[in-house]
Order: sequence, then structure tokens, then C-alpha cells
Amino acid sequence: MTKFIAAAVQMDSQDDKMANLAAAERYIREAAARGARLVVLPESMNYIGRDMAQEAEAIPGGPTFQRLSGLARELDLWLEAGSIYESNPEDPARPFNTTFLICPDGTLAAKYAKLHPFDVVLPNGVTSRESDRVCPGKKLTVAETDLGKVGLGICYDIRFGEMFRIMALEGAKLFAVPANFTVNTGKDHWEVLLRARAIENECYVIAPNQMGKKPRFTAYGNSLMVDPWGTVIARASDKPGVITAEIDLDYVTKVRQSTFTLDNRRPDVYQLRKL
Ligand SMILES: NC(=O)CCC(=O)C(=O)O
Repeated sequence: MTKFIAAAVQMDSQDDKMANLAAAERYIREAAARGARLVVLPESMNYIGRDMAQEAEAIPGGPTFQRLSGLARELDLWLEAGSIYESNPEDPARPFNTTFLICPDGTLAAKYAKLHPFDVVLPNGVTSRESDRVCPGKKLTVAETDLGKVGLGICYDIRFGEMFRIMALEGAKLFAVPANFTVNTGKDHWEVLLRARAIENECYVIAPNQMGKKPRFTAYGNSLMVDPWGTVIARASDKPGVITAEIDLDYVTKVRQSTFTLDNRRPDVYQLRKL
């Protein structure tokens, strides 16, 4: 399928998992009613609080996976489930922050654990040490779907251009980047980073963000969908909700055949290495 509708869901998730899942279900149903074949949820969609380890679940198999899998099957769509905390048997106190893609038949297509924990000291004095509470993943993930190859990243990952370039070289034409991006950084960096990743890799970017006050910072909202030319094709308001836009994979080819940023690289002079 070269043309389809995709949706990004902006949420204000808090520490009530049942309420977050009920909200996600409402938005997924709304996206399906608006014709979406692919729905992308934000980072930490089912829980934002201080007990990450306690709230961690198995993927697949856990209750959040089961509920979302049932919805993907019922609504016959691809569901990129934002991220949840995934149980980590080797270090139970530090779960993974994992995003996962569910096929329309309800099975798991792919999962990806955030590679880059949000370990920063922000200009407003806020310090984040996600790696104290979350175990970083160890591999990149490009999911095969009947909508094309989808490269997966989570929030702070968007700052690491190498990762997205490698996924583009592996065939991704679309990146799904669920986020819980801060207001403090987001006002200057969010849109610029998303558009840069889209332009330099000539890919669509679907980036649903959290909004509202969280325990450690306020989330920026402004969920975006960007096309391979870098044009913003959908932007959320300052409320939770669904944005949709048409994805046209032929347009990816058209842009790639105009600016040639993937073809005109100079691997004889510099190279990206995946270890
Ligand atoms: N949840 C995150 O990874 C936050 C990333 C963020 O806000 C940033 O500025 O980067």
C-alpha cells in the first residue's frame, strides 16, 4: 500500500494505568473512524509516575499488550503502541522503556527498547537521570509492514541522527517516534529535530508527544507529523487528541530522486558503523 492515513495520538498520561488505557482506546477508535491504517501512541502511554519497575509488563503477553492487541485486531489496523515499561528479568529494578508495533491480526510485529536514556542537566535546573530507573536497549529496530519499513525511536533518541540514518539506509521510509518531550527543551528543539531527521533521511516522521504536568517536568505537546521534504503535515493543538495525515510512499521516492541525500553520501571518505 503506497498511500494510507496515519494518526498520532497526543496524551496527558498520569499514574492511573486504567484511565490512561481507557483514554488511549478512545483515541485509537477515533483514529480508526477517521480512516487510519497506522496509529502511533506517545512514550509512556500507559503510566507516568515514579513506580516504573512495579508497573513493568511483559511484551507480548502483559495486560497492556493484550488490550492493545485486541483493539488492533478488532479495528484491523497497525498499532504502534507508544512505549510502556517492559519487565527486565536480569535487572528487575530497571525495566526497559519499550515501544512495540502490533499487526492488524493482533500479533507483535516488532519491539524496540529506547537506546538513549534521557540523562541531562537542563538550562532550567531540571536534572533527568532516566538510566537510574530504566535499562537502555541494545539494538536498532526497523519493522517490516505491508505499509513499508518503519524505523522505531523514542523521544531523546531523536537527537542521535546516526541512528535514524542507519534505519533509513536499512530501508525505512517512515519513522515512528513516540515522545514525552519537555517544554523546556521542546520549545527550541522539538520541531527542528523532527524536521531535520525527516529532511536528511527523506522520510516521514510521526511523533506523538505527551502534554501536561508530569512528576519530573511538563511535557510539550505539539505532536507532529512531517513529510520527507520537512513540511509539517499535521500538528496537535494544546489538548490531548488525534491528528491524522496522508502518508504517500511514492512521495518519499520522489523526494529521494530530487535531493539524493542517501545516494550522494561519501562512504569512501566517512562511514557509519553499526556494531
Ligand atoms: N523522555 C525523553 O526522552 C525526553 C527527551 C527530551 O525532552 C529532550 O529534550 O530530548
